[in-house]
Amino acid sequence: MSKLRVAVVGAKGRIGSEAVRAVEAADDMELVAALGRGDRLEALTEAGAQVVVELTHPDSVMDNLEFCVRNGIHAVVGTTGWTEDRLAKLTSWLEASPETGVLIAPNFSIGAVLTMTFAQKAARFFESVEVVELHHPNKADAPSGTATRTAQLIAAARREAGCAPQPDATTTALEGARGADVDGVPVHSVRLRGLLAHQEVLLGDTGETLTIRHDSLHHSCFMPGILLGARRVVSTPGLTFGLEHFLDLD
Ligand SMILES: NC(=O)C1=CN([C@@H]2O[C@H](COP(=O)(O)OP(=O)(O)OC[C@H]3O[C@@H](n4cnc5c(N)ncnc54)[C@H](OP(=O)(O)O)[C@@H]3O)[C@@H](O)[C@H]2O)C=CC1
Ligand SMILES: O=C(O)C1=N[C@H](C(=O)O)C[C@H](O)C1
Repeated sequence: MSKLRVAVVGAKGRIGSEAVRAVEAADDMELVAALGRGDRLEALTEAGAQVVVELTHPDSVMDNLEFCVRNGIHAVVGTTGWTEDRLAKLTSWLEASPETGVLIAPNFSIGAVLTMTFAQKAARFFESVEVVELHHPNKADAPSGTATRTAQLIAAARREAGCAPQPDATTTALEGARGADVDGVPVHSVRLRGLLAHQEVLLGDTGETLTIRHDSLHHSCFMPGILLGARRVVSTPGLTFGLEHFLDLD
């Protein structure tokens, strides 16, 4: 059987360099290009890439994806910074290239995907819920893509269950003291040398709290998700948001 022709864009970065090694080590894949900043995107078509693994920066991801989709190259995207506007733009490119698939995964690690799933399940049973994400200080953005997605999923679950807005009688003397408001869920971002990527979902009700915590201790935790995404995206046209759609979590 022929090998899947995979390219990595952002190949010199923290996660990109690990992805290069993972693709090279996968028996069913061939690494056909590894691009860094300043490299020509045309190298992707010249190399005959079937799938691009995009791990760059929120400022770069849209141009890279526009090139991929317009050239019928599937993409597995870990880069953060997704807004409704950006998703709408990407969807319009995909409509013009109906056989192309793009997976955007706020987080490729199984533990983080499960954290989001568990939080979504628990959300309606507790009056209060807050998200704390903790990352290394070189991270591009805040809040993290994972925390944003987690808060959105929690908020959607609470809306669906008819939960009242959570109580908060605090008067904040200093802007930011209560974190960022993501769909009514407070999200707090910690940046600390020594950390990699961590998240806690704190849920509370009368007389009890539940904490769901996940720790990414090495970038290797993202690799099985990236490889799975590359294998599956080639037969999944259109936009898939979240690795959970490629996992059997039931
Ligand atoms: N979904 C997930 O599971 C994960 C997602 N991420 C996300 O992935 C992204 C990258 O993270 P991380 O590896 O830590 O960041 P790094 O800064 O370590 O790596 C990003 C790399 O991309 C390069 N780059 C930037 N723009 C381009 C471009 N246009 N073409 C090619 N290369 C480019 C950068 O070059 P230069 O250094 O010159 O700027 C850098 O080498 C972030 O958005 C992060 O949040 C990270 C981990 C897991
Ligand atoms: O920048 C990182 O490191 C990470 N980014 C992603 C995010 O913003 O959620 C995934 C993970 O948290 C690591």
